Amino acid sequence: MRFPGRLSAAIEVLTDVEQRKRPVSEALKAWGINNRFAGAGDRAAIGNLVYDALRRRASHAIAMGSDSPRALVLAVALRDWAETPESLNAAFASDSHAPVPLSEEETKGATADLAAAPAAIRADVPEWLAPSLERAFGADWIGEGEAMTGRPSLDLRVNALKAAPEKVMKSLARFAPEPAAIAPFGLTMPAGPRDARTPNVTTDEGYLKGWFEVQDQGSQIVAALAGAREGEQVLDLCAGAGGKTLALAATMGNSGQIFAYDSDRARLAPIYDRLKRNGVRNAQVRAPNDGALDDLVGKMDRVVVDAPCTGTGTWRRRPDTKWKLTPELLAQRQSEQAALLVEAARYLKSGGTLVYITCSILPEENDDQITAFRAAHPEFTSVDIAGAWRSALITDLPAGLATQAGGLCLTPRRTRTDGFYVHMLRKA
Ligand SMILES: C[S@@+](CC[C@H](N)C(=O)[O-])C[C@H]1O[C@@H](n2cnc3c(N)ncnc32)[C@H](O)[C@@H]1O
Repeated sequence: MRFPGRLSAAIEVLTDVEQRKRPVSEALKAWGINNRFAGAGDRAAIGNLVYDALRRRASHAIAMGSDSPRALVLAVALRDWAETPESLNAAFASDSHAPVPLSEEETKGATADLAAAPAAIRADVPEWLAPSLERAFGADWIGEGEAMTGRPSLDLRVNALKAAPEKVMKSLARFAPEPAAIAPFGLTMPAGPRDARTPNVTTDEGYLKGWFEVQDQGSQIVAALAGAREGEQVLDLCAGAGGKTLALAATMGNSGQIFAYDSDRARLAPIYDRLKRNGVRNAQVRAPNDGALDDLVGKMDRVVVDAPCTGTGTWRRRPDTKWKLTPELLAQRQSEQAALLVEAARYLKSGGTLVYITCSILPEENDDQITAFRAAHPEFTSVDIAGAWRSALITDLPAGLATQAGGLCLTPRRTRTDGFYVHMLRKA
C-alpha cells in the first residue's frame, strides 16, 4: 500500500474505534483480518497513524476545526509527520485508494497556531483533569501533558536469574538496544518516527529462553524500589500477569518466598508460563479461592500493592483510554485502592513494609490515598524515598521526583518512562 491508501485505512480503523467504542488494538486486528493483502509494514504504519491521532486528539481537532476520524488522521500527516497540503494532494491525485483532496479548512490546519488555545487543549488532556494535573505538577503540568503525547520506547528488563545485559544486547544486536538510563537491568530501543515498526523481540531465542522480559523502565524502577531482599516473605497482592513478580524474584535471587495473588483468575493465568520461562523458583501462585491468603496474615516482610488504577501513566501506549476516562471510573478506582491498602496491611508483620504502586499520575490515586491511609493507620510511617532510591539504584534521587507526601512520581517528561507512583510505608 502507498501512503494515501494507508491514510484511508487509518481513517477506516479510527471510525470503527469511535463508532463501536472498540479498543484500538481490537479494531486494528479486525482490519488486518479483513484486508489480508496488507503487509506487516502497512499494518504498522496504519497503527502508528491511529495511535498518533489519539495521542493528540484535542489539539489536532482544534487545529483542523473537526474531530472526525478523517480530520484527525490528516492532522497526524500534516502536524506530526511533516507532510504539507501540497505533498498530500499530489500523492492523492495518483492513488485510487486515497482520501478526497484536502478542503480549505483542512489546508489551514497544517499551519494552525494553538498558542492561544485553552491549556487542556495544548496539554492534550481531558479538561476535567486539568486541576488534578496542575495539583500534581504545578506550572509544569502542560509540559507533562505534552510529553504524554509522544511515542513510548520499547524497554526490556534483563532477567538476572538467567542472563547478563551484554548477553541480551548481543542476542538483539540487530535492533541496537542501549542500556536504559536508570534501571540497572534495563535496555531500551527508542521509538522511530512516522511509519517505523516496533521491533518484534518476543520471537528472539533470548526471549524464549527467559533472558529478558518486555517491561517499561518505569515499571522496572518501581519494582527495584520495592526493595525486596533475599530470604524475605513477600506478598504480591495484585500480581496480574506477573510483571512485578518476575522483577521481584530476580532481585531476591530466587530465595525467600513470593506469594503471587490476584482477584482475577484470567489476568493471573499467564503468570504460570512466565514464571517457568524466567526460571523463577521462589514464587507460589495463589489463585483467588476462599481463604487463599488466610495463612499469610501478620507474616509478611513486604506486601506489594500494584493497584488497579486509571492508567493515566500509560497514555502514550493506550491513548484511547485518555479520552474514555470519567470521574465515575476514577472514583471507582479510588475506592478499590483504599480498600486494598487496608487489606494489604493485614498481611504485614511488625516492621514490615507496604509498597503501594500505581501507573497513574493523578494525586487522587497517589498521595491522597496515602495521606488518608496514614491518617487512619498511625502505626504506618513513610520510608525515606531518597534512601530507598540510593540503595536500589545506586545513584542520588533526581530532583523533582519526590512528591509532597513522601512518595515518588515518574513521568515521560521527567524520566522518559511511563508514569508511575510508588510510596513505601513501614509498619511499627
Ligand atoms: C496494575 S494491575 C497489576 C499488574 C501486575 N502487577 C504486573 O506488574 O504485571 C492491577 C491488578 O489488580 C487486580 N485487582 C483488582 N482488585 C483486586 C483485589 N481486590 N485483590 C487483588 N487483586 C486485585 C486486577 O485484577 C489487576 O490484575
